Amino acid sequence: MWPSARSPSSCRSRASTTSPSATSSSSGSVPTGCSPSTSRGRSCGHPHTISLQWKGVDMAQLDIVDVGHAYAPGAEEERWALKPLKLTFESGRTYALVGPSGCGKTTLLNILSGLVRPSRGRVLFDGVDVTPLPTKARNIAQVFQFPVIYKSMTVYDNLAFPLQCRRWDKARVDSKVRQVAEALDLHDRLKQPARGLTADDKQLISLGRGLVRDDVAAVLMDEPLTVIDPQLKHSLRRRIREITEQFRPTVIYVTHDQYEAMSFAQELIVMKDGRAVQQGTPEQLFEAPSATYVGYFIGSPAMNFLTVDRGDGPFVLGGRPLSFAWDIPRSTAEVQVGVRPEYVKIVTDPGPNTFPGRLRSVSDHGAQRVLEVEVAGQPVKAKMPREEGVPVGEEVLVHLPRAKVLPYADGTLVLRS
Ligand SMILES: Nc1ncnc2c1ncn2[C@@H]1O[C@H](COP(=O)(O)OP(=O)(O)OP(=O)(O)O)[C@@H](O)[C@H]1O
Repeated sequence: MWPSARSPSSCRSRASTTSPSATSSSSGSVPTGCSPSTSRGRSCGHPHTISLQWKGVDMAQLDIVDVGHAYAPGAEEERWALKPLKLTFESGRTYALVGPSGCGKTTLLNILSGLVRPSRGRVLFDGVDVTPLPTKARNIAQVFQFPVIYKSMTVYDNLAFPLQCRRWDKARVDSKVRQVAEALDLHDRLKQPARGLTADDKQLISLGRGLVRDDVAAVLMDEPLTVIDPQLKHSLRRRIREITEQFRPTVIYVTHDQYEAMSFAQELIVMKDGRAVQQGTPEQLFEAPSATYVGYFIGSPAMNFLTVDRGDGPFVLGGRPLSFAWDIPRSTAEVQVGVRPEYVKIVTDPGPNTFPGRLRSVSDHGAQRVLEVEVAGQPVKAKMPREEGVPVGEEVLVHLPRAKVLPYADGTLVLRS
């Protein structure tokens, strides 16, 4: 049963009504793990024993070690939804799992939460192996795509409920609820019944309930802004960011939206076909994508990749030399240079790494313009401030700054020698 269907009569009944196992995997409830009352020996209604509790009481480091998953038993590894991988989520940091639909983001999140038992590998919370533990025993908070709240309760009671279940004293509950409500801009609606709120505000409450507890191992969020009005997404992203900076939970956030991920998380993990292609800060992913895939996925417009030739001397683009010396094996089938549109310059004077091009289109991006130029038969985009104006005529010179051009051998970044 959905928790919004009725008010829970007690913390215990809530625990049973919000069981994730009773719901579909990614559209559901707010399972928050067993309360501390369980570890004190009181029944929480769950089938596992006290020795099967993860007893951490603070944000934890989460490690996945050689974890892989196949939904179809016996499938060859290449077809697994998640190929075996190793990742560390440090305590108190915010991470975003990003990638296109079907790349394995939710599978990985569900393995961390315990909704999916991996076919292989171990999940560690602060070094403790929690792989066999069900969701309820992992002491995590989850926020899903759709808001899950107790409609008949006030906003205040919805936020307070996870804390009351953990037998926090009244003054401590009150202080934490007001702190979280303030951060989420819900403070003037605390007395309102949740029933009449908009979907956005309901999702704010879901987020607040995920963030209100500071005794969880981690907060896991699966596309929490899906139902939010596009106009409000920006401010909500900012608020989530502010609140995570304030309370410093370990957050793992799933999204297919690179902009959402870049503006929210301290680190991103870019996924493709069940693999983590690159993990890094937004800056690292922007400045040095480890693969052309990441360069295409992160950034707007995507990174430019130009195929270059090599003779006996330097690499050439359209017959003109590039002033780079890269140690790239001869066996490489395709060598490309990657450069962000933000770093491509339209210049008036010829010089090193400057190539003749033909202006194909100009598009407006608010305060910036994107010029598409054809260089040696390949498209190159240049993103520039509006005030720089547009070149007159079709013939232009395109400069690729040495420090910003990266070499890729068969799709993978080659580190400079
Ligand atoms: N319960 C399931 N049974 C069988 N296959 C599944 C199941 N859940 C996911 N898959 C498959 O596993 C792969 C990874 O799916 P997953 O939902 O983890 O990807 P995702 O990146 O989260 O995608 P989306 O953004 O669309 O949710 C996909 O090929 C998907 O079809």
